[in-house]
This record gives sequence, structure tokens and C-alpha cells, in this order.
Amino acid sequence: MANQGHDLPLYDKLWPKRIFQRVMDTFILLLLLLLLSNRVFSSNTCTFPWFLAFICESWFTFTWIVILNAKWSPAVTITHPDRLLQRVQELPSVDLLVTTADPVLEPPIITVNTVLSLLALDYPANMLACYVSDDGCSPLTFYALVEASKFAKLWVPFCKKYNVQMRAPFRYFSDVTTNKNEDSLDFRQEWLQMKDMYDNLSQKVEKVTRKAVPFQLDGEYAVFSNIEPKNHPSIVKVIVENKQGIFDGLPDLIYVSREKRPQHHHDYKAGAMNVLTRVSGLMTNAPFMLNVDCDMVVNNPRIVLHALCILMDSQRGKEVAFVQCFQQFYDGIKDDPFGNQWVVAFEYIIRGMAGLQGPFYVGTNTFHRRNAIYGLYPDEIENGIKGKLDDKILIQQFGSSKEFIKSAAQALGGTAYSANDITPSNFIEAATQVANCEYEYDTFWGKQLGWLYGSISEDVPTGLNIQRRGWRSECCTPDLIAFQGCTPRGLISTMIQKKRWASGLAVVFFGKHSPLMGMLFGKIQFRAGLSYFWITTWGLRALFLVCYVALLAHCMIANTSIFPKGLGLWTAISLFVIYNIYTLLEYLTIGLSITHWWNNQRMCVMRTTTALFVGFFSAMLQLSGISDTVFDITDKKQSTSDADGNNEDAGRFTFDESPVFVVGTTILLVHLTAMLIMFLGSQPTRSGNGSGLGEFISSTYLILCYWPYLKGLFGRGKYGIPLSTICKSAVFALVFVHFCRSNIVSS
Ligand SMILES: O=c1ccn([C@@H]2O[C@H](COP(=O)(O)OP(=O)(O)O[C@H]3O[C@H](CO)[C@@H](O)[C@H](O)[C@H]3O)[C@@H](O)[C@H]2O)c(=O)[nH]1
Ligand SMILES: [Mn+2]
Repeated sequence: MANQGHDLPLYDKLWPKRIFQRVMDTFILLLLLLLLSNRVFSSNTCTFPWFLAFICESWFTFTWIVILNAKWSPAVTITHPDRLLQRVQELPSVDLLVTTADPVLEPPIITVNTVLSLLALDYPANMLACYVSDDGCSPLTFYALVEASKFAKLWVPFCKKYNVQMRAPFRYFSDVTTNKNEDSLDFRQEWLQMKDMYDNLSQKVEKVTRKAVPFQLDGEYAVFSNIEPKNHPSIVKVIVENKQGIFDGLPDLIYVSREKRPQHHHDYKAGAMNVLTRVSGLMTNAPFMLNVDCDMVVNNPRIVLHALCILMDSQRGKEVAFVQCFQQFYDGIKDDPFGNQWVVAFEYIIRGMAGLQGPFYVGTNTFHRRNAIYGLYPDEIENGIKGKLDDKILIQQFGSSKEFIKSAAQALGGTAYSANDITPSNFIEAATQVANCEYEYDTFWGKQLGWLYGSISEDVPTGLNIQRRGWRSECCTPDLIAFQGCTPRGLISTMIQKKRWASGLAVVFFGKHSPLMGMLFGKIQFRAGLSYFWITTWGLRALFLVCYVALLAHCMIANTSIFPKGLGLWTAISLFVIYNIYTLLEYLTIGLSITHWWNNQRMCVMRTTTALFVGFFSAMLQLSGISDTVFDITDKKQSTSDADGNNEDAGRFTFDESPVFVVGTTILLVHLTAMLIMFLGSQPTRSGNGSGLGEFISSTYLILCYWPYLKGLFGRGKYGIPLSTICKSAVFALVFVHFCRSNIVSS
């Protein structure tokens, strides 16, 4: 059903490319090593700047080794859903888990579309159940889902009848070409009717969203009255129930808002996922769970079948804990100005990891094996779970709900395959209990089981924790893109997101769920563990790059050099040129443009030296117990009124007063000053090792990368860097310049 390998015909054709890749990767590595050895054997080794440069460059070399290790054994898994359908008499049930958290940043209509696309999947409806976790505890979201379920009764049959590909209505109806080729009168009529109904639905949802008190909170909605989003009891509501188990009816739809109390840490998305896991375990207990964020609509209606080809493959399926689909986006801005589309990362790094122990878990678009989430080891599927099903042990690990323990035992024992006889509404009381704050006290949830707590990038440690037990994971990339979601559309939201990732990942890197620990004490294989460094060092990387950038400016201001003369300098320059040409080729070979490449290059520099740097520091504060980090939710609004990145200025850079921009502006001002000092010739005179071509090229490159900031210095309104930010940065820059110069005088 699924073949994976490096020996597939598709990949065979690519061998010239792969040889070229290896030669270039190695060549760049050799240049890096040459540069380092040049440092070691140079006469200047004793100075502090040289030493610092040596440390930073050693780090860059290490990062390069990590990247090349991750890229070198790519694998593609090809899936054949038709073979699955032939072989498997009864398909397993699949629980669909969706998280949403904020009705303002994540408008309910977006969640509604994701849910509709899930309800309309090409899969027996009685084998699916969709659970929506609402951390905003918003009656709007609930209302929107109730209305959507009414619309779904016609929408789902319509999609299946005409084999519609895009089953999220807002995407379907925004594509004007859809109804042109199809001339059947029936279709046209139904199409118009559907469009009317959808417009009606979205207007209704829009209308209540705009009102302060949207509607009378009585009847079904009474539970939402007099509550605060962060202080309320658990709410579990079954919106749709496919009681008769009708094959082509609607899947079950369940709304869950877990209990929140101000004194109780709710662990953000990880907490929400654990509640969804338990509630779904009670109600339908499907052996597989699909997890998507509220904006990730299904683009390939057969995706469940594709993923099951891998998970149920008779040869290797039993080793696979989760199947990761790529994260792709709709309405992505042309040429990816903010570096948010990750095409290259998925194509080279994640596909590369697929040939090792498997891709890391990216948090969404993932099919999980329920029992792997429950802490099972892969060999226990074959050999059974000795003694683990004892009630006492289960209660200790999974909490005290008797019903849940029963369902967990079934899931762990592999007997949860048929969900035909299950009625979700019989379990509302039990579900409410397992969604309570106290339920997890003194259990293994979030520590060893389920989604792990402690980092605001919960996905990576959760995946590592699974692979640590010896599981593999695989990518599922059918020709038709699996899911599509939204990615930040402006600089401000981009920086907020990247800051969160960097701080979450730094916490993982230094914590007990780091890849290194997984390699030493778990079953993470060496190369797989090394490739995990690519993602987990995101925060740390900033520290080295900022050091290096500061060092370069220092050299120009103080008229000293970190680049060796002669051969050493040329090594550095060739490294710079070859690296850039090579990465450009990587972009071109997968069909991306030169502008896309350049946008990503400069964004990488800007993001690493600013958002990741700030993220790294907030992680350090968290680790030292000084302050906690917060999960800032990404803005998913697509309208023209949002804070940044609205349609008419898609791709333009906007700024605000965030510390991220203070760091960026400081770096720019320091380098501009350094250039000025160099040009004016007001550097202190030095015999011998003064700053030169190396520093000049690097600084010019940096200023080019920072060009949007330079424009921001003179921009107006939201396109300009706020005056207060400029002032703060100017002070920091002056202090730095003064420090560099006074250092000279005293030395
Ligand atoms: O308290 C919270 C906070 C967030 N979420 C949900 O978590 C998801 C991801 O949040 P988003 O703001 O979209 O973050 P992104 O940075 O876009 O998400 C990426 O990074 C996250 C880790 O930082 C992963 O959890 C996501 O799956 C991954 O897509 C969304 O569905 C949210 O509704 C909650 O349910 N509860
Ligand atoms: Mn997101």
C-alpha cells in the first residue's frame, strides 16, 4: 500500500542532482574547515575577537553538518489508496481533532470551514468523529458550529455527488473557475443553491461576531452565560451524532471547551490536545487521530486513505507512530516576502528526515496512532503489553476516570477498532470530568504521555518523546496537496510567531526532552537525533549570529579585523559566494524564483538576529525561573482591516513598538555608523591588522538584508519604525560604538 525508499524510480531520476548536492555540501564544509584551521594556525589567535569569531564559525560549521546530515537521505513514500480499499474489509475509525483558541484572532468562520472540509472527507462518515476544542470558550464558535452542521447536511452530499475537490466552502466559492466547465443544469442549480446557503451562513456568523452581546444566552447557550474565557467549567456538547451509523451521513461533531481557572496553568495547545485526546477516547476511541489547527482546511479529500496506507502497511506500518503531511498555505504572498512558506525546509530538511527515523511532528496536519500517544512502545504491538493494563497502573498514568481507563486499556490492547456501537452523547458526563483542570494532577499527562508541557513549541518535544520509544514517523505527500492553511501575512505577526517558536525550541534544547537526551537515553538514532538539532537550535543560533554581527561592526569601528589576510580572506569570500550560488540553485531546481530565494535569505538574517534572539532570551528567563513565556496566537484574519499585511499592502513591511524591532534597528544603526566611520576614515590608526575587505563585504550584505528596516527608518505610519523604537535603538547603538572606541583607547 505504501512504498518508501531511496530506490524508487522517481528518485533514481534525480541522482545527478543528488550527486551535485553532495559534492557542493562537502565542498562548502571543506571551506568552512579551512577557514577554521586558518584561525587556529594564525598568529593572531590570542585576541578576544579572533577567539569569538572562532567560536561562532565553529558553530556555523556545526550547523552546516547538521543540515547536510538531515538532507542526505531523502525519502518519498508513495501511497496507493485503491490497494488499501481492496485489502482492508473494514476501515478503522479516525478521530479528527481541531483546536481553536481566540474568536478574534481566529474568526469562527475559519474554524467552520476547516470543520466542514473535515466532515466532507472521502471516508465512511460513521468512521469519523470531529472534535473541536475551543480555548476561547466562545458562544460564537459554538453557534457557528451549530449553524455549520445544518449547512453540512447539504454541503457534504453535494461535495460527494460532484466529487468536489476543495471542500472548504470559502475556498471553493472563491474559485470562480469551478462552475464553468461543468454544464449540467442540475449542477448549476445546486451550485447556486449551495452558494446562497453558504453566503447566508457566513453572514449569520459575521453578524453575531460583530455584536458585543451577540444573542440571548439561553437554552443550549445558557452554559455560556456569566462566564469568562479564562474562568469557567468544562463544556462538552454533541452537535451532530450519527446514531444509526450511516455510512454516507454526517460524522459526529463534538464541541469541547475545557475547564479554565485563573490559578491553574492551562498549558496552551498541548493542554487542549490532551483534553481532546481523552474526550475522543471516551466517546469514539478511534485507533488513529488526525490533528489540525483551526485554519488548516482539507485540500485532498482522500487524505485519510493516503495516511492509512502508511499506518496500516502490512510491512512497515506497525513501526510508524505518526504520519506528517506538509504544511502548505493558501493565498501565500508571491515570492514569500516574510519567509513563512517553508517550501525549501519541507522539501530538503523534512523530506530528508523522512529517510532517517522520520520527520519531526510539526503540530498540525498529522495522523497519530492513539496508542503511541498513550505511551506504547512499537514492539508492544506485536508482543503485547506485559502488566501495563493493570487498573492501578492505568489510573496512576491516565487519571481516575473509570470510563476513560477502560477506553485507554482498549486502545493500548489494540481492540478499539470498531466504533460502530458507540454513542458519544452517552459519555457527556464522563467527558466533562476528564476535561477538568484537576483531572491531570499527579498523572503522566503532559509529562510522559500525550502532548508534552513546558515548552510553547509543544509539537517538537511531543514528537521526540514518541520517537524516543523507537517509533518512526513518515511523510505523506500525495500529488494533490493534503491541507492548506494560513501563514502570517505581515512582518509583525511573523516576528511574534518566530519569537514563540525560538523560545519554545530553546526550552526543548536545554530540557530533558532534548534530542541529545533522546539519543543518549532513548531510541533516537544518531543521524535522526542530529537532524533534530536543525529545529531545536533555532533559538541558540541567534546568539551566535548576533555575536558575529556585533563583532563585524566592532572590527570596523575599532579598525581591527577578524578575517585572516591572504588565503584566509579568499577562503571566506569564496565561501560566501559559493554558498549563495548553491542555495539559489536549490531554490531554482524546485521551481522557486530568484526573488523568493533572496526574500528568504534576507528574512533568515533579519528573523534570526531579532525575533529568534528575543525568543532565545525569553527562554533563558523561563529556564532560570524569572518569568514565564506566553503562547501568542497567530492572527488568522484575512480581511482588509488587520494590523499588518492586509491585501492592498501584502508583502510590505510594517513595524510596531515590539522589542524585536528595537534589536533590529540597533543592529542596522550600528552597522550604518560603522560604515560611516570607515568611509570618513575616522577609524583609529593601527599597524598591521586593520579592518578590510572582509568586514566591508559582510557589513554591506547585512545592510542589504536589512533594507526593509532602512526604509522603515524613513517610513510613515505603520510602515515606519516608531520614533520611540528609533530613540531606544540609537541609545543602544551609541553605547556600543562608544564601547568599541573606548576599548581601543585603553588597549
Ligand atoms: O492556548 C492555546 C493556544 C493555541 N491553541 C491552538 O494552537 C494552534 C496553533 O496556534 P497558532 O497561533 O496557529 O500557531 P502557529 O505558530 O501558526 O502554529 C505552529 O506552531 C505551533 C507551536 O508553536 C504548533 O502548535 C502548531 O501546530 C503549528 O502550526 C491553533 O489552532 C490555536 O487555536 C490552543 O488551542 N490553545
Ligand atoms: Mn497556525
